[in-house]
Amino acid sequence: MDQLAPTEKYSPYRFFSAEQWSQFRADTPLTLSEDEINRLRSLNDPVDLQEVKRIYLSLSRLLSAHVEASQLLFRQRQAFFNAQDIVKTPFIIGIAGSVAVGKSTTARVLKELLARWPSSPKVDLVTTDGFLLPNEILRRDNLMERKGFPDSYDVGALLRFLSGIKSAQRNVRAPVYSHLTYDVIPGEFQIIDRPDILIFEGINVLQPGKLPKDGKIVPFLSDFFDFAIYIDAEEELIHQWYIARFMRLRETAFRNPDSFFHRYSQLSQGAARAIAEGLWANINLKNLRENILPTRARADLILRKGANHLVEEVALRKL
Ligand SMILES: Nc1ncnc2c1ncn2[C@@H]1O[C@H](COP(=O)(O)OP(=O)(O)OP(=O)(O)O)[C@@H](O)[C@H]1O
Ligand SMILES: CC(C)(CO)[C@@H](O)C(=O)NCCC(=O)O
Repeated sequence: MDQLAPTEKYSPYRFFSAEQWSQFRADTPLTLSEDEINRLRSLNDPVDLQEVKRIYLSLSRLLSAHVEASQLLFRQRQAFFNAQDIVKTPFIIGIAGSVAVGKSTTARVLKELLARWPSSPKVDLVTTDGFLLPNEILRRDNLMERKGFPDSYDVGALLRFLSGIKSAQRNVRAPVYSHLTYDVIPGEFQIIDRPDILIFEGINVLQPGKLPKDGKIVPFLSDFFDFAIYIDAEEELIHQWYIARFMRLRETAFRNPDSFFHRYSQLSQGAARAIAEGLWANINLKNLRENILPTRARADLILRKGANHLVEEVALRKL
């Protein structure tokens, strides 16, 4: 994995080829069917049962070990404080990576695999998209061309959300984003009620916050995570995936008159492609280089994808 580290000896990670990684699945059973995996797949991300077996079952087994260890630690702390009234808090998994790298598919596949563990844990999935500032505010502050950049999110709301989850509050509300209207949906919330595991997915989940000037103590989002995953791929591959997805959306979702991008479904193929290239180069690629890729080294696990979204290499942080 030369792009990630020149020598493993001095790297904080251990590197595995996909084939080596797949062996760690051991006897983890495949609990998803072909139909179920088809439902979870995003437009353009061709994840299939073979990929679930090759990559995601080992990941599920590793996460199961982490969750078990954290439950043991929880019981030991209860005994240490001699207090039975301490409430167990959710195990939080962060998933980071570029726009269009396939975070949402990975997050959905993991959610289903983890929920099928023999202990039947309650698993919830939240994306940070809902915490974007509404377009009205982005327009007012001249941030529409910076959607996805750190300043386009309500970081205070993100921190309040995670801190509510980690302090085992009931019915914590997460705002919801619509890719159709390209905006936060006013008044709509996802209610998160003490899951066993929360998967928290978004381009910004491993970003450090701004250090406050007034002496207040402000945590980073990742301070609340028990395990962090970064989904990685060559810039040029992600670029192709973004453009291909945009061109497919043009034939599907953009046809809907309610779509923010409806006008692009009326343009010629060439003109639509030029729009997509502009969005990629001026917003998403810039954001990847400036604010997303620099957070990669904060992940516990890096899944590096090659062509066709197939994971080729896995880097796992040495403990
Ligand atoms: N303009 C759009 N209209 C309708 N659906 C969209 C639009 N943009 C993205 N989607 C779909 O919404 C889902 C989530 O997209 P989102 O933008 O959150 O993904 P992402 O952050 O770009 O990256 P990833 O592919 O890593 O999930 C995907 O299934 C995608 O295909
Ligand atoms: C909502 C985000 C920021 C992240 O998912 C992204 O999908 C996005 O809308 N980026 C802005 C540029 C674009 O429309 O692709």
